[in-house]
Amino acid sequence: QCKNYPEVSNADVSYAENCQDVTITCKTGYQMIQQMTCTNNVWMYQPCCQLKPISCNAAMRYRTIDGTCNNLHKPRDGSFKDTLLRLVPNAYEDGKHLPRFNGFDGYLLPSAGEISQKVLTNVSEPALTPLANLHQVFGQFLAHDIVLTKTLKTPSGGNYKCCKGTGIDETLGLRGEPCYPIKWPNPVGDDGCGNFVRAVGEIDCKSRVREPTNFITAFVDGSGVYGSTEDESNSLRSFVGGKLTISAHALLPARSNPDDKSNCILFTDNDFCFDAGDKRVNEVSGLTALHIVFMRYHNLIAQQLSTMNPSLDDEILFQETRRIIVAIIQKITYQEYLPLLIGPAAMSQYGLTEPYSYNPNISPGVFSSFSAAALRYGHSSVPNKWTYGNSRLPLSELFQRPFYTQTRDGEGYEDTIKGMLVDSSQEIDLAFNGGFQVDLFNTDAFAGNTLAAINIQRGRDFGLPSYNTFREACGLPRLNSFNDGTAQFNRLQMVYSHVDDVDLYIGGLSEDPVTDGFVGPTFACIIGRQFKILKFGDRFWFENAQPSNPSGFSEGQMNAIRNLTFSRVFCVAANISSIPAFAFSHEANDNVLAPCADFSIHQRFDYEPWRNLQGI
Ligand code: HEM
Ligand SMILES: [Ca+2]
Repeated sequence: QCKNYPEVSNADVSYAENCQDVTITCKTGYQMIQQMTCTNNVWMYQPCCQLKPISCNAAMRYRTIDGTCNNLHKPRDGSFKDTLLRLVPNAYEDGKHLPRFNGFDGYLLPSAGEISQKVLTNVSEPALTPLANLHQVFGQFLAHDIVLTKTLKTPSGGNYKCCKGTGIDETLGLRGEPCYPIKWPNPVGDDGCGNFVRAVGEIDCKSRVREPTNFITAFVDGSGVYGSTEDESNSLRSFVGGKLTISAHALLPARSNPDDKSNCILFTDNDFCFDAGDKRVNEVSGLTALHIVFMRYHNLIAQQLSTMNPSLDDEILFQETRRIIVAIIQKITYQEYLPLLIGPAAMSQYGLTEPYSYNPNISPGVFSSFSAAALRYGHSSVPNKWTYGNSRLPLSELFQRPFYTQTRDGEGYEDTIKGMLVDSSQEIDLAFNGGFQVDLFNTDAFAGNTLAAINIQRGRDFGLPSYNTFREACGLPRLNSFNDGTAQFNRLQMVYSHVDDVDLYIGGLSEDPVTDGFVGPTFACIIGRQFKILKFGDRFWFENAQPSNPSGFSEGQMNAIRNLTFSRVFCVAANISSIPAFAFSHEANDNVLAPCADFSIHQRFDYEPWRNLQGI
C-alpha cells in the first residue's frame, strides 16, 4: 500500500506502481515551491504549490474583472481566489486547520445543533424595525459582492454526504476533512446528524495554516453584476453598445447550461434559472430583483452614454458604464446602507467618514470573522412573510424560485420590489424566522440543519476564536460571567459551560444594538473595520482622484454619483410611481414619500459630466 504523502493544496498527486515514486503536479496558474523542513533531525522537502506571481500595468484605466492588480505591491490581494484575512489569530484546535471543538474546560463545545435548538427562538411574524425589508436584501446583495466561500466536493464534483442515513459517518473524518457534520440533540433531519462540509481553503506554504478561499472579488466592485472572472464576465455581455445580455421583458439571462439547476427550483415549464455575476442570484426573490435592478440600470446608462458619445465602441461603453455602476453601488453601500446598520458613532470610530485617501499599505481582503459571523447578522433580519402583490408569502416559498420575479411577463419583479419597500427588516437578535428551518435546507448540501447552526459550525470550521476574543480586539470589555451581558446573553448558559466558549455568531447576536444602529458593538466593529479596508484599500474607489488612480472621476462626475439615491435607481429601473426619498427607511417626516416625477426629491442622474468621452 502506498504511504500517504503530505497533503499538497492545488496539486494533483499520483503514485507510481512501486509506491515509492510520487508525482506532484501543481494546477494551472500555480507553481511548485520546495521547502526544506526538519523532522526528527532529518531534513526533507515539503512540496507546496503557490499561485504564480503576476505583473501589473499601473496605468490601467479600469479595474480588472478578477480584482488583481488593484494593489500594485500585492496584486492578488482582494482578488478572486485570494484567501480570507484574520482580525485576530486563528483558534483552530491544532493551530493549523482543525476546527475549534474543545471548550475552555477541555470538554467538547456544545454542538451547533444544540445551540440552535435551545437558545434561538422562532418567530413567525417580524418584530418591526423602521428599516425597509430592502435594507437586509441589499445586505445580502452586498455580501454576494464581497465574499463567496465554497465547500469541498467529491473528486467527481458531487456533494459529500456526511451523515449517510444512520447518524454521523465516522469514516468521512469527523473533525478533519471533508466532513464536520452537525450533531442534533433531538433527532431532526438525519438521525441527529446535519450534513456539513468544510470550506475550501488554501494551506499557506510557509505557516502550513489553512485559510478559506474567497471565490469572488473582495472589493465592492459590482462583481455580483459582472462576475469575478473574464469568462464569467464575457458570458454576461452582449458585446453590442456596452450592454449586458437580457432575456424577454428585460430580465436577467438564463444560465448557459439549462440543465444546471443548482440552488434553483423550477415551478412551471416556463421558468428558467437566472444567471448573473454571482451564482447565488436565485437564492431568494428579493435578491434576484436587485440583480435585475442593477443589470437594467447598467443597460440604461450604456444607452445614454452611447447617445451622448456616438463614436465610442462596445468595449469602452461597457467599461465606462461598469465604472459608473460600481461607483453607484459604493455610494449606496457607504452613504445609505452602512450608516443605518452600524450607526453614526461606529461610522466615525472606524474611520468611514474621513475624506478619501488611498492607502497602498492596506491589504484589501475579507476577514473570516466578517464572512462567517458579522455579515451573517442578516440571517436574523429576514422576515418570514413577504408582501407580493395582494398576498404575503412565507420565505420558504420564495426561496430559490426565479418564478416569482419572472412570472406575468416580469410583473412579478415589480411586485417583489414594491413588497421590499413596504415590508420591514426584522430585529437583529437571537430570534430567527421559522422559514430558516429544516425544510428550507432539505437539499443534499445542507440536509437536516438550520441556517443558524450552519453559521455557528462555519465559524468553527474557519477556526474563529470565541466571542470574548473579538470583544477584546474591538476594545470592548470581556464578559466574565453570563450575567455580565444582556438578557439574551444570559440565556446562553443553558448550553455553554464557560463564557469564553461562546461562538462569535451567537455572542454577537445577543448584544443590544448600538445607538442609532441595528447591530451590537462587536458586529459594528468587525463590519466597520471590514468596510474601512474595502474603501481605503481600493485604488479604484470612486472618490480616488489622486494620481494612484489613472482613471479618477472628475469632480462633476463624483458629484453626480454622490447625488444619486437608491430611490432614484428604482424610479428608473422599475415601474414605481412613488417612493420615499431614501429607500432603506420607511416613509417618515424626514423621509417623505414622493412621486418619482418630483425631481426636487428624486433628483435625476446628471449625465452631463460624461459628455465628450471621445478620445479615451
Ligand atoms: C433568504 C435569505 C437568505 C438565505 C436563504 C441565505 C442563505 C445562506 C446560505 C445557505 C449560506 C451558506 C452557509 C454556509 O455554508 O456557511 C449563506 C451565507 C452567507 N450569508 Fe446568507 N442567506 C440569506 C440572506 C442573507 C442576508 C440578508 C445577509 C446579509 C445581510 C447574508 C449574508 C451572508 C454571508 C455574509 C454569508 C457568507 C458568505 C460566504 O462567505 O460564502 N445572507 N447564506
Ligand atoms: Ca466584489
